[in-house]
Amino acid sequence: MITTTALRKVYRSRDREITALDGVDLTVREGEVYGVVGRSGAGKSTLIRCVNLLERPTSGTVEVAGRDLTALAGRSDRAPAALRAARAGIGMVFQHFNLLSSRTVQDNVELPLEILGVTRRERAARARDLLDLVGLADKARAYPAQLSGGQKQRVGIARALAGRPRVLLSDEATSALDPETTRSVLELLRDLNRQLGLTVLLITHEMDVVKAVCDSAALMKGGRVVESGTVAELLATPGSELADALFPVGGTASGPDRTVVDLTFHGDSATRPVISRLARTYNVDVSILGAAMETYDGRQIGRMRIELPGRFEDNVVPIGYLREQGLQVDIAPEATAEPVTGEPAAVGK
Ligand SMILES: Nc1ncnc2c1ncn2[C@@H]1O[C@H](COP(=O)(O)OP(=O)(O)OP(=O)(O)O)[C@@H](O)[C@H]1O
Repeated sequence: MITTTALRKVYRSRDREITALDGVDLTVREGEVYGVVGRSGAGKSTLIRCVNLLERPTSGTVEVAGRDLTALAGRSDRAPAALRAARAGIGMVFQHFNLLSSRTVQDNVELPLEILGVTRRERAARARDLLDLVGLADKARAYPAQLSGGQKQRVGIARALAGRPRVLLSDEATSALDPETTRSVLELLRDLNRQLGLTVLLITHEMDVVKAVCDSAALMKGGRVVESGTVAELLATPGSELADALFPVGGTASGPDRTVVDLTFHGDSATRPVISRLARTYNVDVSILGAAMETYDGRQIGRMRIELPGRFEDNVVPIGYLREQGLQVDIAPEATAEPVTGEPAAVGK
Protein backbone atom coordinates (compact mmCIF):
# COMPACT_ATOMS: atom_id res chain seq x y z
CA MET A 1 0.00 0.00 0.00
CA ILE A 2 2.92 2.33 0.74
CA THR A 3 6.38 1.83 -0.73
CA THR A 4 9.27 4.20 -0.47
CA THR A 5 12.36 3.44 -2.50
CA ALA A 6 15.78 4.97 -1.88
CA LEU A 7 14.06 8.00 -0.38
CA ARG A 8 16.40 10.89 0.38
CA LYS A 9 15.67 14.29 1.81
CA VAL A 10 18.38 16.87 2.21
CA TYR A 11 17.48 20.18 3.85
CA ARG A 12 19.66 22.96 2.55
CA SER A 13 20.15 26.24 4.29
CA ARG A 14 22.64 28.95 3.40
CA ASP A 15 25.54 27.54 5.34
CA ARG A 16 24.83 23.82 5.70
CA GLU A 17 23.05 20.70 4.55
CA ILE A 18 21.17 18.22 6.74
CA THR A 19 20.45 14.78 5.37
CA ALA A 20 17.17 13.93 7.13
CA LEU A 21 16.46 10.82 5.03
CA ASP A 22 19.36 8.83 3.70
CA GLY A 23 17.92 6.15 1.42
CA VAL A 24 14.77 4.87 3.10
CA ASP A 25 13.15 1.71 1.72
CA LEU A 26 9.87 1.00 3.46
CA THR A 27 7.01 -1.34 2.56
CA VAL A 28 3.68 -1.08 4.34
CA ARG A 29 1.20 -3.77 3.36
CA GLU A 30 -2.48 -3.13 2.84
CA GLY A 31 -4.51 -3.26 6.04
CA GLU A 32 -1.63 -3.21 8.49
CA VAL A 33 -0.75 -0.79 11.25
CA TYR A 34 2.91 0.08 10.79
CA GLY A 35 4.90 1.97 13.39
CA VAL A 36 8.09 3.90 12.73
CA VAL A 37 10.08 4.56 15.88
CA GLY A 38 13.32 6.36 16.55
CA ARG A 39 14.92 9.05 18.63
CA SER A 40 14.32 12.72 18.10
CA GLY A 41 16.01 13.82 14.87
CA ALA A 42 16.06 10.31 13.34
CA GLY A 43 13.95 11.54 10.42
CA LYS A 44 10.50 10.15 11.33
CA SER A 45 8.52 13.35 10.73
CA THR A 46 10.36 14.01 7.51
CA LEU A 47 9.54 10.50 6.34
CA ILE A 48 5.83 10.78 7.05
CA ARG A 49 5.65 14.21 5.41
CA CYS A 50 7.42 12.80 2.36
CA VAL A 51 4.90 9.96 2.10
CA ASN A 52 2.12 12.38 1.15
CA LEU A 53 4.54 14.78 -0.51
CA LEU A 54 3.86 17.57 1.98
CA GLU A 55 7.65 17.58 1.89
CA ARG A 56 9.24 17.11 -1.52
CA PRO A 57 11.87 14.33 -1.40
CA THR A 58 15.29 15.22 -2.81
CA SER A 59 15.35 11.87 -4.63
CA GLY A 60 13.75 8.43 -4.54
CA THR A 61 10.13 7.45 -5.02
CA VAL A 62 6.95 7.18 -2.96
CA GLU A 63 4.13 4.92 -4.13
CA VAL A 64 0.78 4.88 -2.37
CA ALA A 65 -1.94 2.47 -3.50
CA GLY A 66 0.02 1.74 -6.66
CA ARG A 67 0.48 5.38 -7.68
CA ASP A 68 3.87 7.00 -7.89
CA LEU A 69 3.26 10.27 -6.04
CA THR A 70 6.75 11.54 -6.78
CA ALA A 71 5.97 11.36 -10.50
CA LEU A 72 2.73 13.33 -9.92
CA ALA A 73 4.48 16.07 -7.99
CA GLY A 74 5.94 17.96 -10.98
CA ARG A 75 8.57 20.63 -10.52
CA SER A 76 6.65 23.68 -9.37
CA ASP A 77 6.03 24.40 -5.68
CA ARG A 78 2.26 24.18 -6.13
CA ALA A 79 0.89 20.62 -6.10
CA PRO A 80 -0.73 19.74 -9.43
CA ALA A 81 -4.37 18.59 -9.48
CA ALA A 82 -3.37 14.93 -9.89
CA LEU A 83 -1.29 15.03 -6.70
CA ARG A 84 -4.03 16.83 -4.78
CA ALA A 85 -6.51 14.16 -5.89
CA ALA A 86 -4.13 11.37 -4.82
CA ARG A 87 -3.67 13.08 -1.46
CA ALA A 88 -7.39 12.89 -0.83
CA GLY A 89 -6.83 9.16 -0.45
CA ILE A 90 -4.33 9.76 2.36
CA GLY A 91 -5.61 11.09 5.69
CA MET A 92 -3.31 12.62 8.24
CA VAL A 93 -3.53 13.21 11.98
CA PHE A 94 -1.18 15.49 13.87
CA GLN A 95 0.27 15.64 17.35
CA HIS A 96 -1.31 19.03 18.08
CA PHE A 97 -4.60 18.25 16.31
CA ASN A 98 -4.44 21.31 14.01
CA LEU A 99 -8.14 22.13 14.41
CA LEU A 100 -9.51 25.53 13.46
CA SER A 101 -10.62 27.18 16.69
CA SER A 102 -13.21 29.44 15.01
CA ARG A 103 -15.07 26.48 13.51
CA THR A 104 -17.35 24.02 15.24
CA VAL A 105 -16.38 20.37 15.47
CA GLN A 106 -18.72 19.54 12.59
CA ASP A 107 -17.31 22.35 10.43
CA ASN A 108 -13.76 21.17 11.13
CA VAL A 109 -14.65 17.68 9.90
CA GLU A 110 -16.36 19.15 6.84
CA LEU A 111 -13.37 21.29 5.88
CA PRO A 112 -11.56 18.79 3.59
CA LEU A 113 -14.88 18.04 1.87
CA GLU A 114 -15.46 21.75 1.26
CA ILE A 115 -12.07 21.90 -0.40
CA LEU A 116 -13.01 18.91 -2.55
CA GLY A 117 -16.21 20.72 -3.60
CA VAL A 118 -18.68 18.31 -1.97
CA THR A 119 -22.22 19.74 -1.57
CA ARG A 120 -23.31 21.17 1.77
CA ARG A 121 -25.87 18.39 2.37
CA GLU A 122 -23.46 15.58 1.60
CA ARG A 123 -20.79 17.20 3.73
CA ALA A 124 -23.08 17.50 6.70
CA ALA A 125 -24.25 13.89 6.41
CA ARG A 126 -20.70 12.58 6.06
CA ALA A 127 -19.45 14.64 9.01
CA ARG A 128 -22.27 13.36 11.21
CA ASP A 129 -21.44 9.75 10.27
CA LEU A 130 -17.77 10.33 11.03
CA LEU A 131 -18.44 11.97 14.37
CA ASP A 132 -20.62 9.02 15.23
CA LEU A 133 -17.80 6.66 14.21
CA VAL A 134 -15.33 8.37 16.55
CA GLY A 135 -17.86 8.59 19.39
CA LEU A 136 -18.48 12.35 19.30
CA ALA A 137 -21.95 12.60 17.77
CA ASP A 138 -23.04 14.84 20.65
CA LYS A 139 -20.20 17.34 20.17
CA ALA A 140 -20.96 18.43 16.59
CA ARG A 141 -21.83 22.00 17.64
CA ALA A 142 -19.06 22.40 20.19
CA TYR A 143 -15.90 24.39 19.50
CA PRO A 144 -12.42 22.85 19.85
CA ALA A 145 -11.70 24.87 23.01
CA GLN A 146 -14.59 23.08 24.72
CA LEU A 147 -13.07 19.63 24.13
CA SER A 148 -10.51 17.52 25.99
CA GLY A 149 -7.26 16.54 24.26
CA GLY A 150 -8.56 13.07 23.48
CA GLN A 151 -11.78 14.49 22.02
CA LYS A 152 -9.80 16.95 19.90
CA GLN A 153 -7.75 14.09 18.50
CA ARG A 154 -10.94 12.18 17.71
CA VAL A 155 -12.10 15.19 15.71
CA GLY A 156 -8.71 15.20 13.99
CA ILE A 157 -9.19 11.55 13.10
CA ALA A 158 -12.76 12.14 11.84
CA ARG A 159 -11.47 14.99 9.67
CA ALA A 160 -8.66 12.79 8.33
CA LEU A 161 -11.24 10.19 7.29
CA ALA A 162 -13.54 12.66 5.51
CA GLY A 163 -12.19 11.93 2.04
CA ARG A 164 -12.60 8.15 2.57
CA PRO A 165 -8.84 7.54 2.54
CA ARG A 166 -7.33 4.08 2.28
CA VAL A 167 -4.26 5.23 4.16
CA LEU A 168 -3.98 7.13 7.41
CA LEU A 169 -0.73 8.81 8.43
CA SER A 170 -0.33 9.62 12.09
CA ASP A 171 2.40 11.98 13.26
CA GLU A 172 2.79 11.37 17.03
CA ALA A 173 -1.02 11.48 17.38
CA THR A 174 -0.95 10.47 21.03
CA SER A 175 2.20 12.24 22.27
CA ALA A 176 0.25 15.14 23.76
CA LEU A 177 -2.23 12.85 25.57
CA ASP A 178 -2.21 11.22 28.99
CA PRO A 179 -1.76 7.42 29.15
CA GLU A 180 -5.45 6.56 29.48
CA THR A 181 -6.53 8.85 26.65
CA THR A 182 -3.64 7.51 24.58
CA ARG A 183 -4.99 4.01 25.07
CA SER A 184 -8.50 4.96 23.95
CA VAL A 185 -7.23 6.84 20.86
CA LEU A 186 -5.02 3.88 19.93
CA GLU A 187 -8.01 1.56 20.32
CA LEU A 188 -9.96 3.83 18.00
CA LEU A 189 -7.17 3.66 15.39
CA ARG A 190 -7.11 -0.13 15.74
CA ASP A 191 -10.91 -0.33 15.33
CA LEU A 192 -10.82 1.89 12.25
CA ASN A 193 -8.02 -0.21 10.82
CA ARG A 194 -10.14 -3.34 11.27
CA GLN A 195 -13.58 -1.95 10.36
CA LEU A 196 -12.53 0.08 7.33
CA GLY A 197 -9.50 -1.96 6.24
CA LEU A 198 -7.52 1.25 6.70
CA THR A 199 -3.75 1.04 6.35
CA VAL A 200 -2.12 3.08 9.12
CA LEU A 201 1.44 4.40 9.10
CA LEU A 202 2.26 6.02 12.39
CA ILE A 203 5.37 7.55 13.83
CA THR A 204 6.05 7.58 17.51
CA HIS A 205 8.85 7.65 20.00
CA GLU A 206 6.91 5.44 22.43
CA MET A 207 7.42 1.69 22.28
CA ASP A 208 4.12 1.22 24.12
CA VAL A 209 2.31 2.57 21.07
CA VAL A 210 3.96 -0.07 18.89
CA LYS A 211 3.12 -2.73 21.44
CA ALA A 212 -0.52 -1.65 21.64
CA VAL A 213 -1.44 -1.41 17.96
CA CYS A 214 1.28 -2.20 15.44
CA ASP A 215 1.51 -5.29 13.23
CA SER A 216 4.90 -4.19 11.93
CA ALA A 217 7.54 -1.70 12.91
CA ALA A 218 10.69 -0.03 11.68
CA LEU A 219 13.49 1.58 13.66
CA MET A 220 15.06 4.72 12.22
CA LYS A 221 18.50 6.07 13.06
CA GLY A 222 20.26 8.93 11.37
CA GLY A 223 17.84 9.04 8.44
CA ARG A 224 17.98 5.31 7.77
CA VAL A 225 15.77 2.35 8.55
CA VAL A 226 18.05 0.03 10.50
CA GLU A 227 15.48 -2.67 11.38
CA SER A 228 12.03 -3.51 10.06
CA GLY A 229 9.54 -6.34 9.94
CA THR A 230 6.43 -7.74 11.56
CA VAL A 231 6.55 -7.75 15.34
CA ALA A 232 6.85 -11.55 15.29
CA GLU A 233 9.75 -11.37 12.78
CA LEU A 234 11.51 -8.77 14.87
CA LEU A 235 11.17 -10.88 17.98
CA ALA A 236 12.69 -13.78 16.08
CA THR A 237 15.67 -11.70 14.97
CA PRO A 238 18.71 -12.27 17.19
CA GLY A 239 20.01 -9.04 18.63
CA SER A 240 17.04 -6.96 17.39
CA GLU A 241 16.99 -3.60 19.17
CA LEU A 242 13.27 -3.26 18.54
CA ALA A 243 12.59 -6.66 20.07
CA ASP A 244 14.62 -5.65 23.12
CA ALA A 245 12.75 -2.38 23.42
CA LEU A 246 9.36 -4.08 22.97
CA PHE A 247 10.14 -6.81 25.47
CA PRO A 248 12.83 -5.50 27.76
CA VAL A 249 14.26 -8.21 29.97
CA GLY A 250 16.77 -6.81 32.40
CA GLY A 251 19.13 -8.51 34.79
CA THR A 252 22.85 -9.07 35.01
CA ALA A 253 24.82 -12.11 36.12
CA SER A 254 24.89 -12.71 39.87
CA GLY A 255 28.63 -13.40 39.83
CA PRO A 256 31.58 -14.50 37.74
CA ASP A 257 31.51 -17.82 35.89
CA ARG A 258 27.86 -17.57 34.96
CA THR A 259 26.29 -17.70 31.50
CA VAL A 260 23.42 -15.33 30.82
CA VAL A 261 21.04 -16.45 28.08
CA ASP A 262 18.09 -14.61 26.52
CA LEU A 263 15.29 -16.90 25.40
CA THR A 264 12.41 -15.99 23.10
CA PHE A 265 9.34 -18.22 23.16
CA HIS A 266 6.88 -18.35 20.26
CA GLY A 267 3.72 -20.36 19.70
CA ASP A 268 3.96 -23.87 21.13
CA SER A 269 7.23 -23.35 22.94
CA ALA A 270 5.58 -20.63 25.03
CA THR A 271 3.32 -23.14 26.73
CA ARG A 272 5.75 -26.04 27.24
CA PRO A 273 7.59 -26.42 30.55
CA VAL A 274 10.98 -26.04 28.86
CA ILE A 275 12.83 -24.49 31.79
CA SER A 276 11.82 -27.11 34.36
CA ARG A 277 12.75 -29.88 31.90
CA LEU A 278 16.12 -28.25 31.30
CA ALA A 279 16.76 -28.13 35.04
CA ARG A 280 15.72 -31.76 35.50
CA THR A 281 17.45 -33.24 32.45
CA TYR A 282 20.80 -31.55 33.00
CA ASN A 283 20.57 -31.22 36.75
CA VAL A 284 21.36 -27.55 36.43
CA ASP A 285 20.19 -24.67 38.64
CA VAL A 286 18.49 -22.14 36.42
CA SER A 287 17.95 -18.62 37.76
CA ILE A 288 15.44 -16.35 36.07
CA LEU A 289 16.84 -12.80 35.90
CA GLY A 290 13.95 -11.20 34.02
CA ALA A 291 10.92 -12.08 31.90
CA ALA A 292 8.12 -10.57 29.81
CA MET A 293 5.12 -12.34 28.32
CA GLU A 294 2.68 -10.87 25.78
CA THR A 295 -0.12 -12.12 23.56
CA TYR A 296 0.09 -11.13 19.91
CA ASP A 297 -2.73 -12.08 17.55
CA GLY A 298 -3.87 -14.67 20.07
CA ARG A 299 -0.39 -16.25 20.28
CA GLN A 300 1.82 -16.06 23.28
CA ILE A 301 5.27 -14.57 22.81
CA GLY A 302 7.68 -14.21 25.63
CA ARG A 303 11.24 -13.38 26.45
CA MET A 304 13.20 -14.54 29.42
CA ARG A 305 16.70 -13.88 30.65
CA ILE A 306 18.14 -16.83 32.56
CA GLU A 307 21.44 -17.55 34.21
CA LEU A 308 23.21 -20.89 34.13
CA PRO A 309 26.10 -21.75 36.44
CA GLY A 310 29.45 -22.00 34.68
CA ARG A 311 30.98 -20.41 31.64
CA PHE A 312 29.63 -20.62 28.12
CA GLU A 313 31.83 -23.66 27.31
CA ASP A 314 30.31 -25.53 30.26
CA ASN A 315 26.79 -24.89 28.99
CA VAL A 316 27.02 -25.83 25.33
CA VAL A 317 24.85 -28.92 25.79
CA PRO A 318 21.98 -27.33 27.77
CA ILE A 319 21.99 -24.38 25.35
CA GLY A 320 21.77 -26.84 22.45
CA TYR A 321 18.81 -28.48 24.22
CA LEU A 322 17.00 -25.12 24.45
CA ARG A 323 17.51 -24.54 20.74
CA GLU A 324 16.20 -28.03 19.95
CA GLN A 325 13.04 -27.14 21.86
CA GLY A 326 12.35 -24.45 19.27
CA LEU A 327 13.42 -21.52 21.41
CA GLN A 328 15.40 -18.64 20.09
CA VAL A 329 18.55 -18.50 22.18
CA ASP A 330 20.84 -15.49 22.40
CA ILE A 331 23.85 -15.39 24.66
CA ALA A 332 23.96 -12.04 26.47
CA PRO A 333 27.70 -11.39 26.93
CA GLU A 334 27.13 -7.81 28.10
CA ALA A 335 25.06 -9.13 31.03
CA THR A 336 27.66 -11.66 32.05
CA ALA A 337 29.98 -10.60 34.87
CA GLU A 338 33.15 -11.98 33.31
CA PRO A 339 33.69 -11.77 29.56
CA VAL A 340 32.52 -14.99 27.98
CA THR A 341 35.12 -16.55 25.75
CA GLY A 342 34.59 -18.26 22.43
CA GLU A 343 32.78 -15.55 20.44
CA PRO A 344 29.41 -16.18 22.11
CA ALA A 345 27.56 -13.52 20.11
CA ALA A 346 28.26 -15.41 16.90
CA VAL A 347 27.25 -18.67 18.55
CA GLY A 348 24.01 -16.99 19.63
CA LYS A 349 23.07 -16.45 16.01
N1 LIG B 1 12.43 22.09 7.64
C1 LIG B 1 13.64 21.70 8.03
N2 LIG B 1 14.74 22.40 7.70
C2 LIG B 1 15.98 22.02 8.08
N3 LIG B 1 16.23 20.89 8.78
C3 LIG B 1 15.17 20.15 9.15
C4 LIG B 1 13.83 20.51 8.80
N4 LIG B 1 12.99 19.55 9.29
C5 LIG B 1 13.77 18.65 9.92
N5 LIG B 1 15.06 19.02 9.83
C6 LIG B 1 16.23 18.23 10.37
O1 LIG B 1 16.16 16.91 9.82
C7 LIG B 1 16.50 15.95 10.79
C8 LIG B 1 15.35 14.98 10.96
O2 LIG B 1 14.25 15.67 11.56
P1 LIG B 1 12.82 15.02 11.80
O3 LIG B 1 11.94 16.09 12.38
O4 LIG B 1 12.37 14.34 10.57
O5 LIG B 1 13.16 13.92 12.91
P2 LIG B 1 12.19 13.17 13.92
O6 LIG B 1 12.73 11.80 14.04
O7 LIG B 1 10.80 13.32 13.47
O8 LIG B 1 12.41 13.96 15.26
P3 LIG B 1 11.31 14.47 16.32
O9 LIG B 1 10.77 13.23 16.96
O10 LIG B 1 12.11 15.33 17.25
O11 LIG B 1 10.28 15.23 15.54
C9 LIG B 1 16.85 16.71 12.05
O12 LIG B 1 18.26 16.88 12.08
C10 LIG B 1 16.15 18.05 11.87
O13 LIG B 1 16.85 19.07 12.55
